[in-house]
Amino acid sequence: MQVKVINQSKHPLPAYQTELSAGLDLRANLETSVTLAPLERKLIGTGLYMELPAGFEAQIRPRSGLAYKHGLTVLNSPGTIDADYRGEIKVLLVNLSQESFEVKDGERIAQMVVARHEQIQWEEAVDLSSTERGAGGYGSTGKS
Ligand SMILES: O=c1ccn([C@H]2C[C@H](O)[C@@H](COP(=O)(O)OP(=O)(O)OP(=O)(O)O)O2)c(=O)[nH]1
Ligand SMILES: [Mg+2]
Repeated sequence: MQVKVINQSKHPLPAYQTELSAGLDLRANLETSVTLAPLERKLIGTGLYMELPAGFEAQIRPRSGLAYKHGLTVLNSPGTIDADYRGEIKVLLVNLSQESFEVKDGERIAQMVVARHEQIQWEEAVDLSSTERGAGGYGSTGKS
């Protein structure tokens, strides 16, 4: 599927790193490095603007390597990019480690997965069909 994009960053367009990757790695587009102190959050620009087709969204997700090695994650994970959004794609990073982390220009800080989604119409009702699960949740299964 082709997706219109404007690349105002200094970096190449995000790419799939392997043949069947689901996510495109997003690079920080910075004038100077940004430091995230422990528990600090910052919105990091990518310099990318895109036009997704109707019925698609993009999800901004953490990279597991950064999360594991440095406690760096996407605070609003998965971030949602709406198909009608025309602003810059940004990544809301948070540092959950006890050490400061320096985000450098061009660093791959998150990944973006494009996915189909539905928009629904509500059908208001007074009751719902009964199921074995019913209202059970939060660890309800497997108890005798
Ligand atoms: O990680 C993110 C999340 C969102 N956005 C952009 C695209 C999205 O379409 C828009 C709005 O996002 P969201 O709906 O999550 O934010 P909101 O707090 O509900 O703001 P709004 O009232 O503008 O919808 O912000 C990003 O660039 N990165
Ligand atoms: Mg919103």
